[in-house]
Amino acid sequence: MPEGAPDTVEQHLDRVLRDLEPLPVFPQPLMDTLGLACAEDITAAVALPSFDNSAMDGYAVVAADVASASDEFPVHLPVVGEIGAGNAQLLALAPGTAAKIMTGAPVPTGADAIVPYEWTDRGVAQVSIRQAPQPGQHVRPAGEDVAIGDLVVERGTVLGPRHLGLLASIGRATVRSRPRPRVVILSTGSELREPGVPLGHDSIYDGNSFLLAAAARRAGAIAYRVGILPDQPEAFLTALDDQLVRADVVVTSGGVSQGDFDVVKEALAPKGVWFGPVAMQPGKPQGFGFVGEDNTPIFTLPGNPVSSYISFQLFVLPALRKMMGMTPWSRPVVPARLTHAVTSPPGRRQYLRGEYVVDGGTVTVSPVGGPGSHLVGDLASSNALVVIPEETTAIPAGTLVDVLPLDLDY
Ligand SMILES: Nc1nc2c(c(=O)[nH]1)N[C@H]1C(S)=C(S)[C@@H](COP(=O)(O)OP(=O)(O)OC[C@H]3O[C@@H](n4cnc5c(N)ncnc54)[C@H](O)[C@@H]3O)O[C@H]1N2
Ligand code: MOO
Repeated sequence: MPEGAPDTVEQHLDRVLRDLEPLPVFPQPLMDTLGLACAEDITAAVALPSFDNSAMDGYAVVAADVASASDEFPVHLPVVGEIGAGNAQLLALAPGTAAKIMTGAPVPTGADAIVPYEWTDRGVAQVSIRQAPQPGQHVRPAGEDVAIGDLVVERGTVLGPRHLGLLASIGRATVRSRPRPRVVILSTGSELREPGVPLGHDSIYDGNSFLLAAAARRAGAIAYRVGILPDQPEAFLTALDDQLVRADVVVTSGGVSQGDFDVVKEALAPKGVWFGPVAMQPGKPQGFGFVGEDNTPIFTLPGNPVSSYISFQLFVLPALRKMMGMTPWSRPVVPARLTHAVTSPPGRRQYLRGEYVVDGGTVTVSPVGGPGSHLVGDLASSNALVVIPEETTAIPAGTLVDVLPLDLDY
């Protein structure tokens, strides 16, 4: 069947994103939210510190009682008790007395300074103090860091280790966020073998399912890499059906172009999945639709490894980010100066592999390898894609071009 006019990258991205909804928000255990977008404004229910506490191991005192202390004329005070962190029975201190106190322990009412052990004889019944603290010295006041009601994490923040530390510190065990999408990855191709087994004369290793599963995981999703499927539509549909129960998204590789064994297209076109060309290279043959009872989105990516990876970056990644409530959905394009001239065939937006270098104020990109969509060695040596517009056929060295850096966190 003749193919229609190709869609633009933007048209296909719109097809993918328009009916995809963010996953529903629910409270998740704190550690599970690392790297997820917080879906609520979080205010502190607990102040930090939550009570006045000691910054030093030493003695809680009334500063005025020891103001005259010096090496020559130490001040002696009776020690009336000991206050440990998590073991504080002494709640108030009378003037003219001292209490041993440990770092983090609550400062008793009446005391207003801490004398570190180093300024004393570490006495047990009575202490000799050789140096005077200022009023308030070595006391960490309640609310100094965070007050009750402070907005500590804003909705939309992508949670990192420091946010999790703070949220735990204010007593949050869960955070409302969108879950990681579960992405099932299916590789099709009778030529494929699992790494680790011997190859035949006409077989190759299945690199794509690892490439795609790793990219999905890097995007914050949960990736299920399903074994290799042969070029048989029935077997493909059975495997797909088995997997749908654990999929928020399905990604397939291979079997979508014009071949005699294009299994994915053959199996899914009758089910209403869209297949067609997109004016890009690599990645021309694309497919997208919804399958199964739950209308699970399915991306059918081309089998050439570079095509698969670039298709993931351009279409699957924004979809996963939308589902996770993360913005921006698509990787931002940045300008960089091209170090070598490049050429490109007209009619398709070309994504060349490149090495992107930021050196002080200078940002350059050098082409890595050729345009072939089978060049996985070059793909692994690159860290960016150089975007060459559809109608541009040659770009001289030194031109500012659009670049998609690949190793950013988004
Ligand atoms: N007559 C035409 N032939 C082709 C066209 C076309 O328009 N007319 N388009 C070409 C383009 S562009 C691409 S891209 C590929 C896409 O083909 P498929 O998606 O059907 O992929 P396959 O044929 O299954 O495989 C293509 C290539 O990639 C290798 N491959 C597949 N799966 C994996 C994997 N999991 N790991 C590593 N390598 C994989 C496969 O062995 C093939 O070499 O079609 C062109 N043909
Ligand atoms: O579009 Mo294919 O992905 O050019 O090799």
